[in-house]
Amino acid sequence: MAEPAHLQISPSILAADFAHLARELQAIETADWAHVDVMDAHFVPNLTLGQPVVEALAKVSPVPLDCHLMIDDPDRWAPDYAEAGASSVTFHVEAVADPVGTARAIRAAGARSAMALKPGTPFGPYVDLLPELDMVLVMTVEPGFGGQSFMEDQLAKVREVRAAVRRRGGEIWVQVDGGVAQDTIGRCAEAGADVFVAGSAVYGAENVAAAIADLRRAAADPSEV
Ligand SMILES: O=C(CO)[C@H](O)[C@H](O)COP(=O)(O)O
Ligand SMILES: [Fe+2]
Repeated sequence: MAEPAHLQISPSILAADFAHLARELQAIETADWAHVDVMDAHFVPNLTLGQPVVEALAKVSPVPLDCHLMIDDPDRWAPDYAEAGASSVTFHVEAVADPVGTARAIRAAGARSAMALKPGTPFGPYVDLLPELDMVLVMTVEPGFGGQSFMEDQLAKVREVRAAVRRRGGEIWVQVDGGVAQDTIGRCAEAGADVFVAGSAVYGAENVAAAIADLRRAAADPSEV
């Protein structure tokens, strides 16, 4: 079984109450990150929020912001999200023109750089980008909406990314996003993921703090659930 160095929970505020985001961020103070889904109605058929909102959230969030950019032309916009206060900025490889330049610009702006892969995008062609990255996001649903079913077939890609990271050395996190919940998180951890995005499984729970603790437990010891 894969043994990632640390297991981190990044609740997605896509499933939070958008009318009370400051309060919703306080509710996840025991998490490691707050996952912020930025959608532009072009790269994905949904529209959420942009830099001004990220800047406002960064000022009140008790945990660092993990910005997942589902937008066209991340080359132009990604560094601005780091400057707005995001501690991690993820661009989609399907949308980026210059992944090396964009990853370097994110780092230069003070954030961790990450690359996301849609379910239909193979990892193989991008393995040489690893030295430019702090994290690889393997999408376990089609990006665009929360509340979708976990795509089991993406676990093979998680294993492939984890194996490549091991081979090359260096500390690069492997994130999964989409349908991650109590019944799926263990298999993600076993495959080698170490950062877990969960929207509905956290904000849909009656007790948000308990949901985060349960996810942490299930990720650390899949045999318990
Ligand atoms: O990037 C996303 C969708 O594109 C969201 O982060 C993701 O779907 C989280 O929601 P859930 O845990 O409810 O599936
Ligand atoms: Fe996301």
